[in-house]
Amino acid sequence: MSLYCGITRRRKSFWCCRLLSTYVTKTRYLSELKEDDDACKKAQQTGAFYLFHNLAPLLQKSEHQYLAPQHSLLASLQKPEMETELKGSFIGLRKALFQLNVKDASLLSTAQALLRWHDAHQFCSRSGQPTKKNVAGSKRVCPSNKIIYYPQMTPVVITLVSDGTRCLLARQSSFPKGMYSALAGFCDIGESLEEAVRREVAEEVGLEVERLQYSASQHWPFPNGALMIACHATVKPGQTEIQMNLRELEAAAWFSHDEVATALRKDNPSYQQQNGAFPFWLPPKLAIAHQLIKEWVEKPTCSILPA
Ligand SMILES: NC(=O)c1ccc[n+]([C@@H]2O[C@H](COP(=O)([O-])OP(=O)(O)OC[C@H]3O[C@@H](n4cnc5c(N)ncnc54)[C@H](O)[C@@H]3O)[C@@H](O)[C@H]2O)c1
Ligand SMILES: [Mg+2]
Repeated sequence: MSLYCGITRRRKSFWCCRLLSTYVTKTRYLSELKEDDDACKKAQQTGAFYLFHNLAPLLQKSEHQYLAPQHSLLASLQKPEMETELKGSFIGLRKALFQLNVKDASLLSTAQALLRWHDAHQFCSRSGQPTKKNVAGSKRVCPSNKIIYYPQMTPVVITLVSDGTRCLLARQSSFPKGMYSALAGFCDIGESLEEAVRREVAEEVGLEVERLQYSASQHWPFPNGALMIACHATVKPGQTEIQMNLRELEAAAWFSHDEVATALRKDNPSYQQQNGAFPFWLPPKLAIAHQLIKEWVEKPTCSILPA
């Protein structure tokens, strides 16, 4: 779809005709749907929907993956009838996420985070009155005092610490057995990204970050929807002795380039105990921790920046 835009400059006004890119057109349409209830209702007539029950999406199992079928507006059915009719079942996202394609995983994570936010913001925290959702679900309004509530995300930093030749990986007791990851932690209110990285690394492993470099970010649906902000960091030379915080971590250690590269090549990690121990493995491809570790393996010096 093409659009024409009008541009007005001071004193001299003129019209320019420019074909907007598909991305810009789509973005503006979505933005309009957030604000215009009538336009949104109209779009719903022809829209495609994912179905959820108690925050679990309706999925179909196919070999080693899950498919997330989309549906047009449906008549209201009970859960068992819905599952029979649509040849699928409502499955927890935690179980299915890594067996979905990237597009479905991303859309389902966003949808679930939004549904969870609406569920937790049914009432105005000022007046105690029920809040009302707009048609798009992009905000809730308190009818008595007009306060608008927008969906929120929690920022979390995730940092792959390196000493130049090795990288530091850790595990919490809640992780699947044998899995190690980069250090992660919730940002405190008022903190910058850099401050949060420095504090988390100091808190969890007792080390001081010297330099850090932003890598990428990702929406992460667990436990309640977070914005994961991923960084590489180096510690001060000669200061590599780990002082682990036992309240947060079960284990933390330096790993060589070879050890990490070998673990990264294992597509299907073994969760089975071997000789009384669980083999070392890394987070799955979809997790930003995996991308950070892969970046480091491909370019171990990526976190070493000029001073
Ligand atoms: N996508 C990935 O690759 C990846 C990898 C590792 C961790 N993670 C995610 O990072 C998140 C944070 O990691 P962590 O658990 O080590 O954090 P953390 O080190 O900050 O420790 C968690 C503790 O911090 C406190 N806390 C402070 N602010 C909080 C908030 N807003 N919400 C919840 N708890 C808060 C609580 O006491 C909680 O027990 C986890 O939820 C995990 O799912 C994602
Ligand atoms: Mg942590």
